[in-house]
Amino acid sequence: MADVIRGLEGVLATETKVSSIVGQQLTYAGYDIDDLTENAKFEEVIFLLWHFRLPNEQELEEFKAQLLENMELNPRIYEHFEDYAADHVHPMTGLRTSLSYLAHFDPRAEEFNDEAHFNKATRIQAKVASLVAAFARVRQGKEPLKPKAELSYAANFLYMLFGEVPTDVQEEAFNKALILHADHELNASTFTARVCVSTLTDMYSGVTAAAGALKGPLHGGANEQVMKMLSEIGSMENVESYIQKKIDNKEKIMGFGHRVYKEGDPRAKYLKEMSRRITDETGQKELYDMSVRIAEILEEKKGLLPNVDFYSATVYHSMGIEHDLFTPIFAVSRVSGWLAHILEQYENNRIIRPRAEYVGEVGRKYVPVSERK
Ligand SMILES: CC(=O)SCCNC(=O)CCNC(=O)[C@H](O)C(C)(C)COP(=O)(O)OP(=O)(O)OC[C@H]1O[C@@H](n2cnc3c(N)ncnc32)[C@H](O)[C@@H]1OP(=O)(O)O
Ligand SMILES: O=C([O-])CC(=O)C(=O)O
Repeated sequence: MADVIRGLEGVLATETKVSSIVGQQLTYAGYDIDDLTENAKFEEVIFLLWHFRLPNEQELEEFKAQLLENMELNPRIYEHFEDYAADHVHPMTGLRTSLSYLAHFDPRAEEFNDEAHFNKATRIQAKVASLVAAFARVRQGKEPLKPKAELSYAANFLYMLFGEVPTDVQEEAFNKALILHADHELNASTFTARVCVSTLTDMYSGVTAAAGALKGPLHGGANEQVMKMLSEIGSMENVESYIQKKIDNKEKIMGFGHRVYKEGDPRAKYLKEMSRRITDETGQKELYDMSVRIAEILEEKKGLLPNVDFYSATVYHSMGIEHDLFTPIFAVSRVSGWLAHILEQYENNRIIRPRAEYVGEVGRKYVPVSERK
């Protein structure tokens, strides 16, 4: 058998038209991420990822209306959230479970054809924002809110979370964050989604599995850990010693490094600038200064650069978002990419089933339990 490639580094496991990484350039269906981040609305990007083209005006209006009309949740989901809150369930665990639970209320969950897939994808994308916002409100003892017809997806999420319509500046920043997190070729959670649905299981199973993978601190869970690290450091004067200790102990520093980008993550510059602006506006500039100092030390001492999770942490923190909601918010965006890859996998499926090299014991004989030492 061929050599084992640890972590499947560099292995081409599928073809895709959804997104591509070439050097430091990330594109969604051929559009540079810079172009989309500067100009697009998240709804257009979702459409692009699912159809490999941008919508025309009418298609966009129709798609926005479909998202809006599917945002409402079955009230039984809120009852579940009360249980999760009472049990202090992490919101990412709650999201993983509730993505699965959504299928219980979808009478067309098992339908299997192209049209059904796109409609189901729309329902999932619509509801994921409501799930995260409602969970956050229920655990604060507040009523979940219904979306407002006149608001965009980004603005509706912030409205359903905070109970206030965001300012244009807040909406714009959050729209950019959603676009930047939407897809990333064959990252671990997307690969998980593709492996899962390659058995021709349903779409809810695919996004549930993917959410489980995103939750880990080596992937989407890193953004919450970045904020934990900044809180532990506390102030600028502790940065140097804290980071040096981590380096000496060979501990991972969250928000740094990347499997594919060795020269830097092209998304980080937007989040860095957003972090600079928003920490300044909210009187939390020290958090940004500490982040920049951490990045300088890690580049100098380890050649490590920030990934998408590093500056997003201070952006979300400064927007007043609770830290354990950072990864669920990543999921609100990334579900669009998972769904794009699931649609693509269904379109041209072959079960994903690689091999493993066996390195355990061989030739053993069964010994009755009474004779075992
Ligand atoms: C949205 C996202 O998923 S972005 C990634 C989010 N994850 C994180 O921020 C967690 C921290 N980062 C990491 O754990 C890693 O960099 C990963 C998981 C992102 C990539 O892992 P890999 O591709 O296996 O790392 P890679 O092979 O490039 O590592 C090379 C060396 O740098 C070290 N390294 C990589 N990242 C870090 C880090 N954040 N802190 C300290 N050392 C690191 C590795 O330990 C390894 O050292 P070694 O050669 O002495 O063993
Ligand atoms: O591609 C990866 O391995 C991780 C990543 O940056 C992402 O999922 O956005």
